Amino acid sequence: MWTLDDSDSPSASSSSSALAEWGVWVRDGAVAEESADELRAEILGCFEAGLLQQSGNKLALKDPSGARTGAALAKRNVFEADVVAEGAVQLPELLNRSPRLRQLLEDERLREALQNPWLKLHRLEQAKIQVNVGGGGAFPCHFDLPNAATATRVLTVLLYLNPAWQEGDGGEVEVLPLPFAALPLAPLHGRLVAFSSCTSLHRVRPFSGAQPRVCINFWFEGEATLPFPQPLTDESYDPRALRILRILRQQPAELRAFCKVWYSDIMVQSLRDTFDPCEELEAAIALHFEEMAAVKLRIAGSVLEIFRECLPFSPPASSRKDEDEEAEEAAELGGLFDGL
Ligand SMILES: O=C(O)CCC(=O)C(=O)O
Ligand SMILES: [Fe+2]
Repeated sequence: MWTLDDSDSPSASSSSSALAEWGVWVRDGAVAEESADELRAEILGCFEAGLLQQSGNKLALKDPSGARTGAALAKRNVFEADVVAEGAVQLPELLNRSPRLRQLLEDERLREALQNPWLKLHRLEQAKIQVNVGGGGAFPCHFDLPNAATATRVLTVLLYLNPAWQEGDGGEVEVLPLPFAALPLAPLHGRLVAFSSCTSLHRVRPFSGAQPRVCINFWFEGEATLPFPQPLTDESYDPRALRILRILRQQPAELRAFCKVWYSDIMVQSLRDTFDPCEELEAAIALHFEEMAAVKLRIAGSVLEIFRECLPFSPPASSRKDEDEEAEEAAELGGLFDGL
């Protein structure tokens, strides 16, 4: 199992420095174990009562005439319910039987704890509960872009509720934090993972555990006064690669386009992992390659050569936490929802 340790993962830093450098932050034990157990039991109760729907994705593709269209494909074995949408609590029937979940959604401490001088979180825009019953249930690589172009979603937060998760079960959320190596994070009980909604490409690896994989997604609206992750300043990195990265990190739409090229193989693999074989899937993969080729034409060949030479970067020195910082942060954020 990939383990987080103090020297080479975003868990080794405060949320603001990890989000600035990696665009990702991990905190274990974000809810007391008892609360995590209760939340899991409530969510599984809702699932058994038939209150969650099969999850799907609308994939962009071209029809045989070449016109752009979309197809809704089901994600095998993954079930969801939106419990907050457009800032308002939904599904009274579901929440009436889930008092812990309701409390968690109404608790403002998560939003407050994740803010920092350059990241203001205005409100919880959307929240979703998710149950993955195994058998290879997965999510393809994606960004958590909001549906409405005017929405100001900035931060995704995931809370995992899986006491029985073991190495070999799969179901890791894999974040691709350019220019660092892929970061597969096990969905451990009480683990919280936060990342930039618009610039962190991620997927869920196929899950085959015996016990369902449970998670809660929170999406926050807000304002990042500096686009994040922010340009890296560590002078030990190759200056040519740093310069390219600075440009990409300052222009989220360009960063997303670049990811189509840089992560093309894993993007295609993740589509095949998630959806059953069908014509629409092949058409979506064909469109991916077409779009990827168009982006590639815009990228100077030297950019890809420099990245191939220098990436992945080893983790920044500043992500290594000293003991004082660690203690202070634990006091601030450990057991974020202990009061439940
Ligand atoms: O289940 C997870 O770990 C993440 C799910 C996800 O990426 C999403 O719902 O957008
Ligand atoms: Fe996502």
